[in-house]
This record gives sequence, structure tokens and C-alpha cells, in this order.
Amino acid sequence: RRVGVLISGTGTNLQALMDQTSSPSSSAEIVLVISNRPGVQGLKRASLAGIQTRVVDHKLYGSRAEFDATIDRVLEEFKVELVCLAGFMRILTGMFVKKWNGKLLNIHPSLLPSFKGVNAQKQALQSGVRVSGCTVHFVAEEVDAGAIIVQEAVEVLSSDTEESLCERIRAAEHRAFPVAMELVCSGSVRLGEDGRIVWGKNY
Ligand SMILES: Nc1nc2ccc(CNc3ccc(C(=O)NCCCC(=O)O)cc3)cc2c(=O)[nH]1
Repeated sequence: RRVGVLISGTGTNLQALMDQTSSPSSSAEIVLVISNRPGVQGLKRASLAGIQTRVVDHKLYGSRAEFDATIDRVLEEFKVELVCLAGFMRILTGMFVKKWNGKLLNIHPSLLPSFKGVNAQKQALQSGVRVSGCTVHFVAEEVDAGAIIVQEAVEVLSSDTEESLCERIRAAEHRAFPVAMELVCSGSVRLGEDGRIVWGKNY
């Protein structure tokens, strides 16, 4: 399956997905990386791996709809079949999400539905939970509310700072995202008509 990855920054999750697709058993091939910001490290990672990159700078568009429409056009140009949001920090319009429904994955640094939105790790620390983690989900119009595909739990240590917890969760993200991408690309899991997750027979 032809995969497109949307990024906004360093692209450490992009690197994890690239590493996964370089294994011969992978059902996925990353054919395109789009960043909404120019010059970010994730673009360099992709170029180093010989993957096509494009920058669609949201500051150059008069509306979210025009920005999303340009992203969509580039994804179509590269015949992308599945889109992974890897640290992509722009909210996508309902129109875009509807068009790519069931083909749009995001990774969030908490065990959803806990701690939605930005600075999820800080929210976890401040709430005193002893376990947090990461979630890979299908993207729904409502932010961080889509059907859950994979989660990985991460212990919160009493000695944790926001930085140390972010680092431990990031390691979990780099395991969970590739697993979720393979599950969807291999057809083991999909999004049902009712917006709920549907698992193939062997799970
Ligand atoms: N409609 C839809 N689109 C998304 C776009 C990105 C992400 C990634 N996680 C994100 C979750 C939250 C944000 C956020 O609130 N950023 C500050 C506002 C940025 C802006 O003005 O755009 C960004 C990405 C998830 C979603 C989602 O669940 N649903």
C-alpha cells in the first residue's frame, strides 16, 4: 500500500515508519512526505531515504480549506492510499477527514481518551496517573476522538519530569505506529461504516 506521511517537525515517528517499510515483509511503501513547514529535519530524513518530499506551507493559504485541498491534491498526485500524521500539528477540516476516512492515522502521546489535545504528557504528569502511554487511532473530525487501533502503556515514574516522560512515551510511539500502519496496510484492521474498529478474523 502506498503511504503518505504528513509532518511538521523532526519526524522521529516518520523515521520509525521508514525503518519499518524498509523491511521486505512490510505491506507498506512510503511514497511521499509532506511538511506544512519548510526546512524541518523530517524533510531531510525523507530525502536521505530517497522519498519524495513536498512543502505545503499553511501560512501561504487564505483558508484551512484551501490548505487542505492542496494537501489532498498532492496526495492524489502520488496515488497515496493511506495517510499517517507523524507530529503533524495542523487541525484538518471535516471535508478532508471525510474524504480520507478510514485511510488517515494519527499517533497521540497518551492513552486516549485521557489527555486529548496538546501537551498530553504534561497533563498526565499533573494529573498524577501512574500509567500513561500512546495511542494510534483513525482520524475523526473531532480531534483525538477517532477509533483506536493500537495502544502501548508506559509507566510514569515518581522521578519523571515532562522531558523524561516524553522520551519514554516517544520510544513507545516508535513501536506502536509501525505496528498500526502494518495492521491497516495488511487489511487486518479497518474502520467500519459506523466509525468503529473492525478486526480481521485472526485477531
Ligand atoms: N480533524 C482532525 N484533524 C487533526 C489534525 C491533526 C491531528 C494530530 N494531533 C493534533 C492535536 C491537536 C492539535 C492542536 O490543537 N494544535 C493547535 C492548533 C493548530 C491549528 O490551529 O491547526 C494539533 C494536532 C489530529 C487531528 C484530529 O484528530 N482530527
